[in-house]
Formats: sequence, C-alpha cells, structure tokens
Amino acid sequence: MDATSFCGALPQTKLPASNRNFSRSCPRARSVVSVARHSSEEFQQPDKLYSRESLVVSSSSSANKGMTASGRSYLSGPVVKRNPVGQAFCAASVVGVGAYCEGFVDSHLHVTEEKVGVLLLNLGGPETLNDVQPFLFNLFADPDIIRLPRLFQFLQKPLAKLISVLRAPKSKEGYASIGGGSPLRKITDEQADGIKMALKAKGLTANVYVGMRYWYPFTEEAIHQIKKDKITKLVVLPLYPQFSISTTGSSLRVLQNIFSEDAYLSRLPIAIIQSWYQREGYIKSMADLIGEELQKFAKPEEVMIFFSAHGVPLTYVEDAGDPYKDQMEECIYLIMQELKARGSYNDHTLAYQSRVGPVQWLKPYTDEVLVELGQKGVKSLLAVPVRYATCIFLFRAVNWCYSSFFQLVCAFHILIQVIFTSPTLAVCLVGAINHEYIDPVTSFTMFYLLIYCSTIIMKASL
Ligand SMILES: C=CC1=C(C)c2cc3[nH]c(cc4nc(cc5[nH]c(cc1n2)c(C)c5CCC(=O)O)C(CCC(=O)O)=C4C)c(C)c3C=C
Ligand SMILES: [Fe+2]
Repeated sequence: MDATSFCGALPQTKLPASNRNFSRSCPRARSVVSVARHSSEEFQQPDKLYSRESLVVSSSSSANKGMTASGRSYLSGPVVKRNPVGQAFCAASVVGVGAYCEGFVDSHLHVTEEKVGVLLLNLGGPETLNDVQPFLFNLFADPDIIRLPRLFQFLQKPLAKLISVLRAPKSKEGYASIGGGSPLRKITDEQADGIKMALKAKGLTANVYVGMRYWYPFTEEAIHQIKKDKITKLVVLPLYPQFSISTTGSSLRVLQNIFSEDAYLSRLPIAIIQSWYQREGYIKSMADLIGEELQKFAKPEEVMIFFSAHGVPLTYVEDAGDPYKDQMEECIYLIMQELKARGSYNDHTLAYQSRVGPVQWLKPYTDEVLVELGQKGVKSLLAVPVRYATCIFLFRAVNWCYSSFFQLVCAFHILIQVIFTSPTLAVCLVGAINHEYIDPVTSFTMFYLLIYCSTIIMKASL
C-alpha cells in the first residue's frame, strides 16, 4: 500500500510508449500477497449471461472488426488473452464471454506464490484548469483520437497543439462548472479501493494499479510499478463498460507498445477484459439507480428515460468498425429489459453528446433530441449519463435546457450516476477479474508444459 515516489515533471507531450524513464508519483503501489485460484472445473461453469441474440452477434462482429479500414489493428470483443511469450496480443474466446457468473468462486481453491496484478485503465482528466490545455494536447496527439491518414501522421503533434489551444477555453469552462478540475482520478482511486476490497472478500488478494491514458498517473507509471513489484500475472481491466477504438482500444495500444519492447513484460501472462457493459452486476446497478430516481417523480410511469452517452465520430463506426455503438445500444436494451422485469415500462431514448470538431458524430445528438422532446410535450425526463458522474457534456446540455424554454415544459430531473464507485459494481468487476485469473494461468502452464515436453523430445533425439 506504500506510495512509491518518482520525481520530476512530465511535459505536456504525450508520453512515448517507450518512455519508461518518466518520473512522477505513482501512488497506487500495493503490497503483494499470495493468491487463491480456482480449478478449471470452475472455469467450465456456465456463465450467467444476459443473453439475447444480438448480444452474441455484436460480440462476434466485434471480433471480426479487429482490423480497421485504415489497416490499423485494434482489440475488440469482451476478453482478450495473450500468449505468455507472444509479442502480440491476440483475440480469444470472444462470443458469449464478458458476462460471467458472479458467484464463480469459492471451491477447489489452491494457493500459489503468484503475484497477481490488476491494472485498471482509464482516461484521466485535468486536475486543475492549468492542466486543461496540456491534457487536451495529450488527448489530441493520440492517433486513436485524431485519426489521420498514414501520409499525414507527421502532422499529429502540430495539429494536437493547435486544437488543444483552440479547444482549451471551452473545456476550461466545462471543468470550471464542475469545480475546476476532473474528479476522474478520485473516482478511479475509489473504484480501485472498492475492487481491492471486493477481491479480498473473495479471498483473492492482488495488487491493484491505475493507469490513465492522458493524465496522471499515466499508464507508463503503473507499468513501471508492476515491473518493480515483479507481478507474475496481470489482469487488465479498462474502466470503460463499452469498447471503443478511442478509449479501450487506445489504452490497449499503449500497453501493446510497452509490452512488445520489454523482455519481462512480453513474457508476462495477461488477460484483458475488453468490455463489461453486459455483466449482470452492471446492468442491475444501473437499473437500481434508475428505479430509485424514477420513484422521485410524482408519476414515475410517465417519465421518459433519456440515456446520454459520449459519442464518437461516425467514421469510427462506419469505416473503422468501432463496436461502440452496437455495444451502447445493447447495453441500453439490457437495462430496459431489466427495468421491465421489475415492472417499469417507461419510454426511453438514447442520444450522444460531446461532439468535437466539424465532422459528423454518432447521432442523434443530445441537444437536438432534448429540443425535440420538449417540442413533443414531454414533461418528465430522467437524464442518465451512461458513463460518469462527471459527465461535463451532459451537464452542459442540461444546464442549457434549464436556462431555456425547456424549463417551462419539462419537469427535469437529472440522475447523478454514482455507479462507478458502487460496491455492487466492484463486485461485478471482480467477477470478471476472477474469471480471468485462472485462464492465463492455465495457458501459461500449458505453454511451459509444451516447452518442457519439446525439450525432452529434443534431448531424446540428440
Ligand atoms: C475526437 C475527440 C474525442 C473522441 C473520439 C472521444 C471519445 C470518447 N471519450 C470518452 C470519455 C470521456 N471523454 C472526456 C473528455 C474529452 N473527450 C474529448 C474528445 C474526444 N473523446 C475531449 C476534447 C474531452 C475534454 C473535455 C472537452 O473539451 O469537452 C471525458 C471527461 C474526462 C474527465 O476529465 O473527467 C470522458 C469521461 C469516451 C467514452 C469516448 C468514446 C466512446
Ligand atoms: Fe472524450
């Protein structure tokens, strides 16, 4: 649990994947304890799936979209496992995984001296208004965010500089409205603590690390600590419920770059949980929160549930095969099914916010839908950010509504979603982590078994 200190400062530039001489505080070093694991019998247990035909369809289609139109590869599908010695990450068990039995623990345990690490990946956010422009630079310098054709990639950084400077005033306004900085680090730390506690409760003690993509603590810092701690198995959990090239894909690309250049890391067995929007615990937590909020309205059954999600440029989905839209729609479907099962038959709608730049983003747009709903005479609206409590984009839209004619027609109610620090969600995520605990170990063991056998055969033939 000790904090390990680094010193020095990172400039505003995005950290190159190979830069591991960076120095900054990496406060989430965790003590290492031996870990209980489960037999493969457990692994065979049927998963508690929220199944629906399209769940399988969207998962498998995700798998097929591993290579983007521009020839860039990215990882998709709920879970990816890596060959322990392979340099590359490879997609495995895709269809139907990602939603696992939460009670998947507790028998056939045996203890080993493994040092398991759980790496939580997130976006990161500016902690002060002064951080906003450098944070934006890091974001726009990411080739998974500003996707330039290969020929123009040399323009990435100058463009990032320009856009970050132009965007900074608007962003600062947003961050100023939520207290002068992003609470994402605090939220992620709380999530990490929750996950650690939930792991412990299941008898699975592991080091938990946080790695951010665009701000402190950077993913590189977490990896540095993982190496220092001599972790022997790693479960990677991006804290994005749905997969997008621009979020999970981008974070995994950083990992891929770092791992492929490092002898120790390239041998480290890892498992990656690519999406978890379809997990029972997540869907139920969302339904719990929505259900509670609905009860605050005079006529809960008349409330329109308005889901608002962070968008992506349309080309991500249409040209690059980003599964994000499918997964988001699937997620909303599952939440609504759960609400129906509980007797709530509310109307609902999904819209996307946070457009940046002149290109077309996923539609319908949040601000336009809000106007339409007002014009249709919707009186009660429960706005649900599908992601964070800190969703500045949704707050922006809602604030705008409050200050316009909308206030007159809609009895607005905003659901502030605290799900990401909820213990239920932590337990749900630990279900996913726990599932991954065993498989890399199995493949790791299998690999050494193979090496061992082939050595014997080679020796015998000499
Ligand atoms: C081209 C730009 C962007 C893409 C693509 C994009 C995808 C994307 N982002 C999130 C989640 C978050 N983004 C956040 C901030 C943010 N995102 C962009 C741009 C793109 N995002 C910008 C410019 C910013 C900064 C704020 C602003 O200027 O409007 C955040 C907030 C982080 C925080 O500080 O708390 C989140 C969360 C997802 C899920 C996603 C793709 C699906
Ligand atoms: Fe974003």
